[in-house]
Amino acid sequence: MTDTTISADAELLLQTRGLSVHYGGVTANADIDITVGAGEIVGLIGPNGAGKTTFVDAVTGFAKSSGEVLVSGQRIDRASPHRRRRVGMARTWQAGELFADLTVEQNLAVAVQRVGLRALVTDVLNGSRPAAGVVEKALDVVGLTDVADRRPDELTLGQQKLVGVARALVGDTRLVLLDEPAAGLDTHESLAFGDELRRIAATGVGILLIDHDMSLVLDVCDRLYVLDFGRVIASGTPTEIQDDPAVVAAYLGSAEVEADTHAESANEAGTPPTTESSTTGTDAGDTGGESR
Ligand SMILES: Nc1ncnc2c1ncn2[C@@H]1O[C@H](COP(=O)(O)OP(=O)(O)OP(=O)(O)O)[C@@H](O)[C@H]1O
Repeated sequence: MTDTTISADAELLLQTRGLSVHYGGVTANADIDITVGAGEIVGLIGPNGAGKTTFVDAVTGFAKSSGEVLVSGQRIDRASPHRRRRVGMARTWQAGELFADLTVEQNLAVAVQRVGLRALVTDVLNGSRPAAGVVEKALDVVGLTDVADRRPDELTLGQQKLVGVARALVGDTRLVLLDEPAAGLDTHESLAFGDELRRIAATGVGILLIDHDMSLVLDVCDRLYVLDFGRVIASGTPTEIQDDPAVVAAYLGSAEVEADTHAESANEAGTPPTTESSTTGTDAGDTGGESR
């Protein structure tokens, strides 16, 4: 496996060491070591059920875990989800619906309140970061200032997805964990969404990106980790990942085994092997769920 580390000059925002999660007899995460640096987009991919959402749950305090979670060098693995939010880490949820009756701005304001009224009051009393500016700043980062007073149904799907990201960015978020933020976007929208993620990362925010859209993930990520059955089976740059036999095997799963079996029996019978297994690692994400 490639030794995947952030570039030497990037500030380390997230580090997990031996992170494990067990649900009864199921090992959903096993000894996961992952890093995300400031300004980086790091992908976390794997077939359905590989443990991606569990990892985000564990890092953000929504799943009981063992091992270490450090944000900006600070151990947070025993802290409540609320306290973890206060160290500048936020997440999105797979079903991240917006409030339909609220404007974009109001959707973000609700998220500010979730960060904690006490925190906001403290900030105001300290004369730092006025609460009113927090929403505007998040809207600006994702390029949605012009639609701040619109309701979600007046936005494109891509813009709605960005509101979900902006909600996670309100406050002093430096590290954001995005769980399938581009689900449902078509190729064109997904490309534009990827451009926005790059813009967000360029502000110094570290992004952990989970998505089944392989073209988005391979295009936008600096580095990737691949999970299978709760373990990291590969890590590296998008190019390295695509060429990794373990990754191709994990995604193709039984389909590849079946194809190999066909080839072997065809050879034994003295006939040429079939060419059914021509799927590449690049588009294997679409088939990941079916191989289980
Ligand atoms: N709350 C839970 N209780 C019991 N088992 C769980 C729970 N959450 C997840 N699991 C199991 O843990 C494993 C990892 O699931 P997880 O949802 O993290 O995978 P995933 O990679 O995010 O999948 P997907 O791509 O389908 O979202 C699966 O076997 C799943 O059934």
